[in-house]
Amino acid sequence: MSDASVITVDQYFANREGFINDERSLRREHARLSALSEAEARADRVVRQIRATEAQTIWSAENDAVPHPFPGMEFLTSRDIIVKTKLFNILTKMPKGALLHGHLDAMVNPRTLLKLALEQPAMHVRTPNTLNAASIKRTLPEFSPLPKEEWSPLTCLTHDSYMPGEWVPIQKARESFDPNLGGPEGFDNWVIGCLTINPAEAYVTHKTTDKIWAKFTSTFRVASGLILYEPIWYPYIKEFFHASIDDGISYIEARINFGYKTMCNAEGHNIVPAREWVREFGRAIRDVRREMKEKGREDEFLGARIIYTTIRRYTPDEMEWYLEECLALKQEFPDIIAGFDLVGHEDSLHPLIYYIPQLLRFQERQKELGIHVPFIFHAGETLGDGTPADVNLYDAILLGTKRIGHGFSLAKHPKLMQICKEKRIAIEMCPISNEILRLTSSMPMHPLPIIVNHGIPVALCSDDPAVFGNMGLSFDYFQVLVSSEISGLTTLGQIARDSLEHSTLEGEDKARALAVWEKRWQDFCKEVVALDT
Ligand SMILES: O=c1[nH]cnc2c1ncn2[C@@H]1O[C@H](CO)[C@@H](O)[C@H]1O
Repeated sequence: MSDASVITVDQYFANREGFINDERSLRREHARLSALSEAEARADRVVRQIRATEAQTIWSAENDAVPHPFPGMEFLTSRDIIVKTKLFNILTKMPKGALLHGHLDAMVNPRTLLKLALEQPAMHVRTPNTLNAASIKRTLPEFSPLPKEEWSPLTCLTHDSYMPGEWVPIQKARESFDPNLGGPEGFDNWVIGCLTINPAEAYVTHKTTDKIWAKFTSTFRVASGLILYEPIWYPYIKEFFHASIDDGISYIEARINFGYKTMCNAEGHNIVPAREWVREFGRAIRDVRREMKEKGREDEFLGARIIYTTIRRYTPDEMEWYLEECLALKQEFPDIIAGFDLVGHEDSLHPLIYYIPQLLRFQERQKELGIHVPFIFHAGETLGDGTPADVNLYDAILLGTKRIGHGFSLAKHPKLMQICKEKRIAIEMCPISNEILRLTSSMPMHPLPIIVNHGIPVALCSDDPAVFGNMGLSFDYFQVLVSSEISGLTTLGQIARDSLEHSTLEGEDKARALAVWEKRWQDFCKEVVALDT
């Protein structure tokens, strides 16, 4: 045995504290811990206290509806419990900073989307087979606005006389929906079920990543027929902004899928090109900013941008077309186009390496044109270890990605972790999305604490909240807060600050966004402290 000098118990504890603190100092919020305002320090303690209490009173208690509750458990099973907690209620008021990873076609509450569609006389619906009690569970509606001359005289989707493939006006289809299938309410529930993932699907019938992705992609097919229609597009985007503002989000970088190339105009003709989609997005930004200003709340919404996306399914030649379109949009709307990304199931579609010549050419073209469109790539949204989806992380970084979407498998890569930390490549982590899409069974198994403990910047994101039910960012913040003993309100504050810090905002715009957020943050901490007195 070595001749280690004997130390006292006090010395041991001092060493121990230093040792733990030394490792914790890697975390992004560490520097602030010694400089917290009084309100921040107290709010952090209040939140820890409430979390500890609710861990006992709520998450360890017998619950008839949920047999074995625990903090950070499956979101779809525990959502009803979460919304009743004091902790969640607090988080709904937290200023969240930026939402940096959300797919526009899954950002609005599906009931609100359906309501918008029911107001449109041109909107029609059809099914590929007859609907009955046996078939309704596996039948997807297809929606489309039709030109007036093609409006259908049919009135019922569920009548014996209905021939699969025939269009029926949506409002009529709803009113006349078979009472045996629930009547109009049954119609709503059927459509909503096709736009969302329910707990039985996520946790029983579609429990693998491949099966749940099949269900997941079907929700986008259904939604696209409703959203890609000019009279819906604009109010849809406004609704997204307003709901985000209500949840404390003050700036947004939304991913829009331009794969479809055109949407339907008011007359029901599918001819509206991407530049009009972007123009309308810009109009929604301006209008919501004006509305907020009129209410004296202009600091609560600083704007939004678009990350141009298309699906990683196309041939390299087709991809070149989309890359060129992205550059043209950037030239026309320099303040709105924020970056470029490829979306879709990484495990089954093309990896980044498939498009290297096109992606490099894209960068060269930017030099020629004197513009900058950063890559903001999805990468590593997988359970794979060395699979093409996992290896996407290397290509994303080599191609100079500004942030990484998901980066679920990043924790397996020591070198890449180091690079993300040094180069401040923020990870847009989407914990609830990852859990529902079956990359993790619950929050305690999610890699987010690994990334946070290494001091890599994280932006917390909701990904596709209309499909998952995690509207806003409060749910994702909640799941992170209850599944760590290290993380507290101060950690969440750092994540919110980092979302603005790693956005594509620059210069004065970024400084203003951070300053406004900081003020709101201090006010919020005071509100939390007031709960305790
Ligand atoms: O988490 C995700 N990873 C990759 N692709 C996604 C994710 N969420 C949505 N999409 C994809 O984005 C398109 C809609 O804008 C859809 O095609 C959907 O598959």
